[in-house]
Amino acid sequence: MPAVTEAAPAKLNLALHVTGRRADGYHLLDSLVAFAGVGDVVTLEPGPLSLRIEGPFAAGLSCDDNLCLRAARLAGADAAITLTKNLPVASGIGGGSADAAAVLRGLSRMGHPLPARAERLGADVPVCLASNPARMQGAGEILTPLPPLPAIPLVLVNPGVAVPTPRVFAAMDRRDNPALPPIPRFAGPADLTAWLAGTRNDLEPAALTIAPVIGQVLDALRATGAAFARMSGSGATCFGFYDSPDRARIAAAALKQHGWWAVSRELAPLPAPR
Ligand SMILES: C[C@](O)(CO)[C@H](O)COP(=O)(O)OP(=O)(O)OC[C@H]1O[C@@H](n2ccc(N)nc2=O)[C@H](O)[C@@H]1O
Ligand SMILES: Nc1ncnc2c1ncn2[C@@H]1O[C@H](COP(=O)(O)OP(=O)(O)OP(=O)(O)O)[C@@H](O)[C@H]1O
Repeated sequence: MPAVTEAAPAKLNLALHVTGRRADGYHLLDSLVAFAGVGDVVTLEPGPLSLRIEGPFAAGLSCDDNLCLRAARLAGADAAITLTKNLPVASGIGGGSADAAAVLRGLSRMGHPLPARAERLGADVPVCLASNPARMQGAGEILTPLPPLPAIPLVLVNPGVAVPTPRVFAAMDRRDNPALPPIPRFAGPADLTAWLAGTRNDLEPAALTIAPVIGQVLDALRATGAAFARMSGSGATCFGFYDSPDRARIAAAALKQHGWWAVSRELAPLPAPR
């Protein structure tokens, strides 16, 4: 059987409202989730279970207890896995969840059924399995697929500070915030931006107390002409929308001058490459 390659695109919480807390401590979310045309890549080959990690962010990760191996174990399958780690680790764009979901998709192409309760690997794994725009509720397991979003030029920026998700949830002041307003069908970028202006990322204030540099990243995105800027997930990665791909490219180059990771891409790209 030939090797199977799966893209693991970065997840973006365009809006993320925290609406309550379950008895087990997990938070209730209401989030508009989208995916960007940048991500990790997972390759699976037949063989005993193993993991090799390469790519620009490989050094930040251990092969022990990696989500790729946990995903294969949950599926009860063996494979020689290679992970190309292009996304910063612990950065709010779902890297580990996207990798786990990519392993599960790859294994299913190799004949191993998707396991039940993939959310046990991480709250973001269910939404990353489809890697399509969705409204995400519950603790992450209730998904409503959405039509494609407008293809907006965007920049992702990460200042190189790992922000552990549990610390951000623990630092929140208010956990009973209002749900998202109804999600309309967005005719174009201006519609989506206007709708987002009436929403929030409820984790942003808490993440700012842990990593104040996030405030500098948001200011810098706006200073480079972003029409809209927000943090994704529990941070520290932030995204900005731009009027044209050229403006996004120029902004990404300027943001890299701070020593930050920055890429210009499009929201809602064509289906993830294989
Ligand atoms: C913040 C988000 O990225 C938004 O998409 C996700 O909710 C987090 O997804 P994730 O990193 O896959 O999360 P997990 O690995 O399942 O959980 C990490 C930690 O985040 C907290 N957590 C996560 C999800 C959730 N709905 N409520 C929580 O309180 C818990 O402390 C948990 O121990
Ligand atoms: N393949 C993986 N990629 C990234 N992190 C992994 C992986 N496997 C295990 N981890 C661990 O999971 C932790 C969370 O990493 P991840 O990059 O998924 O966070 P995140 O981007 O904040 O995700 P989210 O947006 O889902 O909260 C890291 O601290 C890391 O040690």
